[in-house]
Amino acid sequence: MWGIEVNNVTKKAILPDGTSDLLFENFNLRVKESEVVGIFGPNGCGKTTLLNMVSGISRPDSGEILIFGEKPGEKRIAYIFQDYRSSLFPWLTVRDNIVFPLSLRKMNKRDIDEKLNRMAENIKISFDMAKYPYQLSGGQQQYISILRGLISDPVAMLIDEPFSALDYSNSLWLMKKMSEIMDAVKIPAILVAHDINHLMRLSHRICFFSKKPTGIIKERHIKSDRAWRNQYFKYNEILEAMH
Ligand SMILES: Nc1ncnc2c1ncn2[C@@H]1O[C@H](COP(=O)(O)OP(=O)(O)OP(=O)(O)O)[C@@H](O)[C@H]1O
Repeated sequence: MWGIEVNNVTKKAILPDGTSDLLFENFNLRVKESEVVGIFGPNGCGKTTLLNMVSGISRPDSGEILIFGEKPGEKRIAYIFQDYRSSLFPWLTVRDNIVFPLSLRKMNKRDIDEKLNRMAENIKISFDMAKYPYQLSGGQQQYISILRGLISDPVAMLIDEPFSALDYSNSLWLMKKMSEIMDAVKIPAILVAHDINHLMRLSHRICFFSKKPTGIIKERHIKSDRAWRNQYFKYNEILEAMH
């Protein structure tokens, strides 16, 4: 079974002047059960719109989207946005930000602690969770918003330009942590980024999108391209040491 299926989707955007803009026409994308698919495409081609449809925030005009065979909204999905600053609560500690979705569901403290401990067994959290977001770097704050998305055991993950508000050094740090997360959680993910290096490092496959109406013009399977990856890691070891 596919983790994420986008089948024959057509979607128009309605513009403020009342006209419409055809974004997708009979568009197809399938993501395997623990595959990370990176998306690279021109501005305004509909990458965010696609993630919104997969998450269930918006609906296609026609066609079908399935998450492990079910409609969006029936399965829990983590959706990470680019602006970590407006997605974290400044008055809550790191811990309370991460477990916020569980508190919303009125889970008791013991169960919350157990869930957090279980997540920490898989994903190493290398900073003090009693701190507040402003005490951490931008990369660490974005990392917290990812952990918050994962605390509810989502079956799939959507990540929209997680690096775009970060400087180079923070991006490198986050890229390394995200790589660890992706290896640990093994759920289907769609990652949108404007830097091909980020996609190369984190994706199993990259889909290159065309201009509107948007289609996939090229695909590249990354994990099999070992030579490129090894060279890339070497280069980044030096840069990471500067962080
Ligand atoms: N706030 C808005 N008002 C009007 N039209 C919008 C708005 N946001 C998006 N659109 C329409 O939807 C299209 C797709 O936007 P979307 O944000 O999905 O693209 P994107 O590929 O994620 O862009 P970017 O690379 O700039 O983030 C735009 O080209 C535009 O036609």
